[in-house]
Amino acid sequence: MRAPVHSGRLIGVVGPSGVGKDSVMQALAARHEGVRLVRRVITREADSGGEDFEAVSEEVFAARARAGAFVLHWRAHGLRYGVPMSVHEDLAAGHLCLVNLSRTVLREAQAMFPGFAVVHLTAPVEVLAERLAMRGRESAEVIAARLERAGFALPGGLSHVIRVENTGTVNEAAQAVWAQLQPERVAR
Ligand SMILES: Nc1ncnc2c1ncn2[C@@H]1O[C@H](COP(=O)(O)OP(=O)(O)O)[C@@H](O)[C@H]1O
Ligand SMILES: O=P(O)(O)OC[C@H]1O[C@H](OP(=O)(O)OP(=O)(O)O)[C@H](O)[C@@H]1O
Repeated sequence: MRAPVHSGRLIGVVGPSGVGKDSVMQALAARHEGVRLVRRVITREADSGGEDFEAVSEEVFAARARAGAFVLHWRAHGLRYGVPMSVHEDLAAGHLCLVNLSRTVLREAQAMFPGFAVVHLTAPVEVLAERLAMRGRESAEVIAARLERAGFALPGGLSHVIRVENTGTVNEAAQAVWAQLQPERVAR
């Protein structure tokens, strides 16, 4: 399917669990007008805390996926995640849309969204373990399983990758991301 024409830009934020994807995305949206956070649809309990997402059952998710309600969807950590079609409206309105993605869907996203860029956040695994324990959303067993995925590399063939280490403050990481996005935005 041909993607609609947009004046905005989609940015996929990736990196291991606990690296600070949601925190950095929130900092960027709070500081910069025109930045929108994509609200994902997830088969996770509604009161899990963390990001703002739409909680749905497995059945509802499967029905929506069949009906073509998602631009991208994937499975990870025993959950299903979907990016709703409404992202096209925000892009058409000219917004810079940030979405927390799986590393497994980046090539698909790049093929679908002109100007797509990847923000890859990194941190040493000891830092990830500490942050996940502090976040307190997952059990020790689930945290261990998430840390197993921490070493996964990005796929090849991505045109724009901005890599930032999130080991200082959240605001420092957000600033580093923004600084690297600016020249690319101007150049487009
Ligand atoms: N730069 C940072 N310094 C200290 N704590 C951080 C930093 N970035 C994120 N955190 C904390 O680490 C935990 C995981 O962050 P989160 O944004 O949920 O990561 P992700 O979405 O990548 O799993 C949260 O408790 C968050 O407050
Ligand atoms: O394939 P990967 O690149 O390893 O990513 C797997 C999943 O991890 C993240 O989920 P989620 O936001 O639920 O978890 P997190 O906040 O702990 O990273 C990310 O959004 C993907 O859905």
